[in-house]
Amino acid sequence: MEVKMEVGSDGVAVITISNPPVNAFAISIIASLKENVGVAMSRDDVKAIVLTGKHGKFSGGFDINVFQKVQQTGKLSLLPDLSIDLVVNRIEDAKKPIVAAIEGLALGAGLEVAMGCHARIAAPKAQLGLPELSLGIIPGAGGTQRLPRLLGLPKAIDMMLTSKPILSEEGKKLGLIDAIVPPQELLKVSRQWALDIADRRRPWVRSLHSIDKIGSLSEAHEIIKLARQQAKRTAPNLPHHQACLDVIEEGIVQGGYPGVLKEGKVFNELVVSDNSKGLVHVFFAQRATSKVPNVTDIGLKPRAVKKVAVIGGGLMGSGIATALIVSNIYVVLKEVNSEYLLKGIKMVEANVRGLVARKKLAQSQADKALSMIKGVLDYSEFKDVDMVIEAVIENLQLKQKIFSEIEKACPPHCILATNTSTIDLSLVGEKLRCQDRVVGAHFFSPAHVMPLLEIVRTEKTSAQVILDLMTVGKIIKKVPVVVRNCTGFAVNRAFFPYKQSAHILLLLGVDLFRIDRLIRNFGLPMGPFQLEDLSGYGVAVAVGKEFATAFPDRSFNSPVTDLLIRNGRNGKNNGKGYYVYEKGSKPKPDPLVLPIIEESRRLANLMPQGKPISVTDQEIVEMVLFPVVNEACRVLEEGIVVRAADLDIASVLGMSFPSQRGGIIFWADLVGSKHIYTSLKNWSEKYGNFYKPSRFLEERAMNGVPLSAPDPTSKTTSSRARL
Ligand SMILES: C[C@H](O)CC(=O)SCCNC(=O)CCNC(=O)[C@H](O)C(C)(C)COP(=O)(O)OP(=O)(O)OC[C@H]1O[C@@H](n2cnc3c(N)ncnc32)[C@H](O)[C@@H]1OP(=O)(O)O
Repeated sequence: MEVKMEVGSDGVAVITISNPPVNAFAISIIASLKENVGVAMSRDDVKAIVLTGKHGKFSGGFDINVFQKVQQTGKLSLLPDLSIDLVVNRIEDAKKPIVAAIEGLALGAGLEVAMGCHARIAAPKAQLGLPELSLGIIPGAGGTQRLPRLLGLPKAIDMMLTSKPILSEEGKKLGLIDAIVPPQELLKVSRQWALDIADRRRPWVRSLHSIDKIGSLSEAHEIIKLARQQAKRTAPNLPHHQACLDVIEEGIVQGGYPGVLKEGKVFNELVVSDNSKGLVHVFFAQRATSKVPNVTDIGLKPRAVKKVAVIGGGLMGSGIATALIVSNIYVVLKEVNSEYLLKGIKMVEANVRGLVARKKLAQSQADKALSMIKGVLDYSEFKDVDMVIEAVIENLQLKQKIFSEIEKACPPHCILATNTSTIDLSLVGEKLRCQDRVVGAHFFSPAHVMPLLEIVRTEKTSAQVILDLMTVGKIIKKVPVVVRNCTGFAVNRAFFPYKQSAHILLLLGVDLFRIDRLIRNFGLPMGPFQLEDLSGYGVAVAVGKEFATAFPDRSFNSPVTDLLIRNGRNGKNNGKGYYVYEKGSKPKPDPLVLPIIEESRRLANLMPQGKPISVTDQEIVEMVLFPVVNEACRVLEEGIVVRAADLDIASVLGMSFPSQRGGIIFWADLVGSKHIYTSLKNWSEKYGNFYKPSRFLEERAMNGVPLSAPDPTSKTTSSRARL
């Protein structure tokens, strides 16, 4: 980690940041950068400066580890003065011109420092962006002020609010970048550019003072007003989106420098907010999933997976095939007859068309993807596949038969994966000779869209196979989380009480639409009843039975879904569930469902003295989610996941648990295990075993240890050692 300065005979000082892998602005980098700029200013042989990054990258922004330290300690004093001291005073207001030479990426503070420079020269395809909002903060080194001044308000707001980067080519068109040159010429051109500014052959631009892209005050107000309305719709639970717009507006009304000052104040408030804590945790947790002890740290190299066979062209199989072909992996899709095969291929085509319609895929990529799939009815094409993913119905005998057939049909290196979501993996591969090649590839529906891939290992799955599947997962743009085998694996197991706890509340007399609304306000995209409508009641009943068999001591058998089915309702599938579904309009609460609910309440007879219980909004959210935390504790205790943060990521990506809450365990730790334990204990005394706190939760609560803390004496650690 270092900042180096070299002064050439042309009088240009090249200052190079090096902090692999992304040249993050760590505290010492910022200090050293300030010092080097200071030295360059004072040296008589330096006429101009070029600022650049080593290893083909400018900078990935401020060191996010520092935010975590600030959040853990509450010490804002750990944050260095980047915005005023470095970017305004030492760079933008410098007496000698400074040019940013950008290769690879300039994100967050990386781009903000570059925008403080007097010109920006970039290599082709460099990523430029201000992704701070995805961390629950706003840009904090002048980005909220300089980006609108360089790009105009609409594009700058869009880039900040979506956190999406643009490429240098677009940056050049819009005015963020002054010139694009091949990487090998980047330094040469930047040096000359800096000298040209020094000699007044090119403009010396201080972007904080530019106004030509801002437009009139009334236009600016109108653009910001529209952005506010849109942010209210798209990010209702993320107040920092509104805060970002407030800060941008301050700069428009009061001027760039007052805008920078307000930015700094709001930045400091946001960095210690719970939302930022959650999002920063998710940033690191997501990256930690790719570190699996005894798999990724033992020197294995992933083998290439070029051709995959998918067995079953139903909803899951066609989704998985889609995910593979759009990432350039050749697929053979096998079905039992030509009618089903045609259906499967048609579904893949529709999936690909959908991606094009949503602008996730260019038409040319779509055409290429569709040329990479072949439908088959037998195993002859399986002789050279690198992996098989079986995605047929959940029937153990059928899966066992398929696995013994593919063991014979596939080459000896081939990975044998199943997409089962419930069946015990050891049973699926029980009769095989090569059980080390058997692994679970649990995709979430729709498989070509949902980002999570649970990789399920048995005691026998080899490390190489796990590594290969993790690599395929990344190639197809999933986040692979390696878990151990159990009913429901990590996500469905931890969340099985979610629907049941909502049903108990309903049967205790709480309005179902209130429950859904409160869970939406908490940040999930929909409440448990709307989710049940969406997944279909058949799935709910089948999955409920699996869990009732596996965990009879804590499963609640609700009469509601059966009664709904008997009354001709099947959720979104037939347009009638808890909500009414009509084409082209949002789901509406259906008052006709209420007599069915009343009947269920009579049958269940849970309400004390036959009267609805009285609960606050907060209690409702807790009564739905604390049982999930309780089961998640068992998942941790049994070592199903490598680390607690993996369950956080799995809950965010698999269940859409709000990322700003940091995932199920991170949120639980913020709430406090003691409160969760006491509440569950209290409800278990009133309403039964469903709420009984797990031993893990009880121990952690009693000892004041966070649920996420690794415990060296626990079963989790010993099973981790086995993994
Ligand atoms: C004051 C300012 O306004 C505030 C800021 O600047 S906040 C920071 C803004 N910048 C960002 O949000 C960018 C965050 N980083 C990224 O999006 C991606 O890492 C990237 C696009 C730069 C690179 O992606 P990719 O090549 O896939 O590598 P990725 O695995 O994500 O990161 C590589 C390593 O760099 C680390 N890293 C990336 N950016 C980092 C950062 N800004 N700070 C600290 N560590 C960072 C990652 O944690 C990871 O570490 P690991 O290997 O130990 O797990």
